[in-house]
Amino acid sequence: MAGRVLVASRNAKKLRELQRVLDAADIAGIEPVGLDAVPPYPEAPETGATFEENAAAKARDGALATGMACIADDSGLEIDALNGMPGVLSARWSGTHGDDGANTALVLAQLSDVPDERRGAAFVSACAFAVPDGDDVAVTVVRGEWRGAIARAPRGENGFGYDPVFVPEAGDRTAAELSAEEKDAASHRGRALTLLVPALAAFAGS
Ligand SMILES: O=P(O)(O)OP(=O)(O)OP(=O)(O)OC[C@H]1O[C@@H](n2cnc3c(O)ncnc32)[C@H](O)[C@@H]1O
Ligand SMILES: [Mg+2]
Repeated sequence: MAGRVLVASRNAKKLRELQRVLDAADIAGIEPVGLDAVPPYPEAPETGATFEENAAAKARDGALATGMACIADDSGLEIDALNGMPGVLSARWSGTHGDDGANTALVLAQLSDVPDERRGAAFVSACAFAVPDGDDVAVTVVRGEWRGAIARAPRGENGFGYDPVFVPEAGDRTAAELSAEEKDAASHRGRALTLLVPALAAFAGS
């Protein structure tokens, strides 16, 4: 039975991006709703080794607790010169969850001696879609990536997280200097959600 789909993120700016891309995809029969529209439920800590594991766990928790279909994103920044870190630790890299300024400053400090040609990085988003199925939940997980490089200093006011220090390939502007539409068209999250559209459309048509 299609209808309301829970979008399970506690990050207001990420949630806005997820809603924006879902709205743009305009999948008939799907109405995204946020966590504030449902009673609180226990959420497992994000301790998985991969984005995919964490995204699937978040979506599964939401679907099991509410009986609604549920979308979740787990995402982060993989920096080549840091062997793929901060990775799944991106939200709390500086020690304080969600402190974007401190997380970004720490990454810049860690790369202070790294020359331009070795500042490559990728944003990664795993998006999971969980649909209740009897006592169980069927989960689809997809992954989107966005290659770029880490700037020497933050620039731009848009976006969130590490956007001010991430320069997507094929451009000079940071992700925080892109418009919302430009970011969605190229971003890891935009790509991942595009890969989820068939599963969402199948659900909407069911
Ligand atoms: O788990 P939820 O509740 O969705 O919110 P969160 O902020 O904790 O989200 P994650 O666990 O997926 O951690 C992702 C972190 O990676 C960074 N990040 C992810 N996507 C990003 C983007 O598009 N631009 C900039 N930084 C991003 C940012 O620091 C996020 O806090
Ligand atoms: Mg999180």
